[in-house]
Amino acid sequence: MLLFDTFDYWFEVYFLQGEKKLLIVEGLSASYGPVKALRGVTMSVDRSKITAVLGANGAGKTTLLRTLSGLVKAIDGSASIDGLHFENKNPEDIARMGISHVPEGRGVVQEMTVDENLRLGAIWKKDFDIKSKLNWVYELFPPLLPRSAKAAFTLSGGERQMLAVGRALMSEPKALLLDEPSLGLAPLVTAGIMSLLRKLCDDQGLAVLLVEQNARSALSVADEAVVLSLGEVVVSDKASAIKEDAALRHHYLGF
Ligand SMILES: Nc1ncnc2c1ncn2[C@@H]1O[C@H](COP(=O)(O)OP(=O)(O)OP(=O)(O)O)[C@@H](O)[C@H]1O
Repeated sequence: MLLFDTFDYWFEVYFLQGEKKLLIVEGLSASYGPVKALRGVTMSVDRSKITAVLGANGAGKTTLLRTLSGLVKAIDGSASIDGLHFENKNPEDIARMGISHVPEGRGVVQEMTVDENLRLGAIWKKDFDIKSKLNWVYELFPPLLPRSAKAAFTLSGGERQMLAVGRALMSEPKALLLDEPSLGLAPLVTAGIMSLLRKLCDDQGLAVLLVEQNARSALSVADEAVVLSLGEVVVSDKASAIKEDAALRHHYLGF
């Protein structure tokens, strides 16, 4: 009996856990000139899960996302998706490997129409039915459809965030990196977008890496969380465990 228990344990650790892991980051470091913004970050992101990245101003959250999407070069460490290394590849190659980044401030092209912005999300895809993907995004975000021919700058903040997320989903990512999606939005709008992403996690195995300044709300939607301080991982655990750790919350998350 003991033999089988032991076998089950190692099967779980090596096979099932390994299958769940989509993104694996090991010892990742990045700098802006003399400023060391990431110091040996090790973490992982599971398929079908929302993983929050939390920490005070300047902790390195945005730099982590920018390094994972190729906008900032890593000076050390590695990152892989589905077992394929992508550290220091260029942003386009990283996008092709299945990583989509929604930067802080949404990053949509204001003068372009909603439709053009969405098409940009799949610009490098080949042999791709762009029309059916567009229809799918419009079904996910119905407020965008009647505005498809309008310039992005005419949209409300919430609609612009829907456009940014919709554009990122156009490339059929395995992992979606979201930087401060709640910034400047009504809580109800953010909740709507998050519940939609949860459904994509459940239905399609999407993995979401969510950077949030508002740790309380991020912990209420995330499955897992990583807390950064001065570019280092302080803890990574289930979001529920971090929520219950009052000392950790007071010290690093400010609530
Ligand atoms: N473009 C840059 N040039 C120089 N230093 C930078 C630059 N961007 C960020 N930094 C520095 O890198 C460190 C990490 O910043 P980062 O923006 O990644 O943190 P953050 O946790 O996202 O903070 P915030 O929530 O304020 O955006 C900070 O010390 C910051 O001052």
